[in-house]
Amino acid sequence: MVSAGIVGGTGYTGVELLRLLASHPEVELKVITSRSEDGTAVADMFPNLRGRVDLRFTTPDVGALSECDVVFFATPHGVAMKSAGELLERGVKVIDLGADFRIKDIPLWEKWYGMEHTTPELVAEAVYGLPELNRSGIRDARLIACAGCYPTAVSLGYLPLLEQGLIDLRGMIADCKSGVSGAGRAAKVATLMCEVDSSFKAYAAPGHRHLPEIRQNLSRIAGADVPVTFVPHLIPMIRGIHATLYGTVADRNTDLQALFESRYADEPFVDVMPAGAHPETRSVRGGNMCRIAVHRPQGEDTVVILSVIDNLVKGAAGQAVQTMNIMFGLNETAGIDAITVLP
Ligand SMILES: NC(=O)C1=CN([C@@H]2O[C@H](COP(=O)(O)OP(=O)(O)OC[C@H]3O[C@@H](n4cnc5c(N)ncnc54)[C@H](OP(=O)(O)O)[C@@H]3O)[C@@H](O)[C@H]2O)C=CC1
Ligand SMILES: CC(=O)N[C@@H](CCC(=O)OP(=O)(O)O)C(=O)O
Repeated sequence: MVSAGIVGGTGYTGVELLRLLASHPEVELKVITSRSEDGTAVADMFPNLRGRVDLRFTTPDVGALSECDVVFFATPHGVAMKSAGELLERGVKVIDLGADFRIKDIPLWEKWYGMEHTTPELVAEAVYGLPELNRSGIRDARLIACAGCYPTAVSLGYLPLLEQGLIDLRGMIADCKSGVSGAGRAAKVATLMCEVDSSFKAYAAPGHRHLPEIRQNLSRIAGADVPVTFVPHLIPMIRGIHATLYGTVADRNTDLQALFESRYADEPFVDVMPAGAHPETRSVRGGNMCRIAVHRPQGEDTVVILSVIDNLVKGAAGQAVQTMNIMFGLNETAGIDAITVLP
């Protein structure tokens, strides 16, 4: 059994980790932290875990966390970088769901995240946690920087075209929509029901923190700089990301459907839908699947890729469990292969 700790067990990604790990056949939950709920029984706060998780929240303590084989940080950026080093020294593997170790260019990270990075040496060591891009690196890693939610949907959508050099690197546009849980559980006026319901808006159009991460991923796959445009939108639903990705294909004769199907044939968590399909966010709700459809409207040279994920699962907790499974040599789908709820 792999013993696991979670720092930030009361947030939306933390409780999603709890849900997945509580029924994982190879994991024993050992420590779950919350500073605000210290001493509260987990099952009292989250009744869906009654009878499944018999632990209380405790304040984060490196000593207690170092008794675990792996520690997940489901915390705001700036938290994991403070204690990851000490845990690694004590032989604990670390999986950060936040952004502390994702961007290799430290000044760029500091610019977008508005703080000084205290452990740049760990950024150099960290392996980016997107298995479809990086499975062999994850296998040998001690420290994982889980991919962000939007970057997951966008990178998986563009990946087959970039790998084959089939898309013009100029003019790529990622038009993305996210459910409100993407903003986390902390109270904010902008995410109140009265502010969000029956409305729809773009945000951060001039630049969002996921832009440098998306650009880093796409450039790595392409082997050249990819100056993508990324515009996120907030949509009145709780979970889900829908990415509509545009680009220009160089060769109109390539069978894009066959390309996507063959690239993802062996990937357990990417489902290429039949030609002409329109994946819905509800088809991935609560699950670790990314569903993709590829279109070339009217047979012209514009390609439109539709990519949907659950931001809290494939975009966060499920992806973190998938990387843990790979790191510990477990079945990659263990604990994250349940069929989702519809409707
Ligand atoms: N929501 C999403 O869709 C996604 C989120 N992420 C990333 O995952 C991380 C967590 O997100 P989310 O679950 O939404 O966040 P929430 O705001 O919902 O939860 C944050 C959690 O972290 C704890 N926490 C906050 N500050 C500290 C601290 N200084 N030390 C220790 N614990 C702390 C909080 O508990 P307490 O204050 O009681 O200690 C709480 O449990 C973030 O980095 C986010 O960017 C990644 C992908 C998707
Ligand atoms: C709707 C909403 O607010 N979404 C968040 C998504 C970021 C996120 O969830 O964090 P990661 O960087 O760790 O993936 C945002 O736009 O900031």
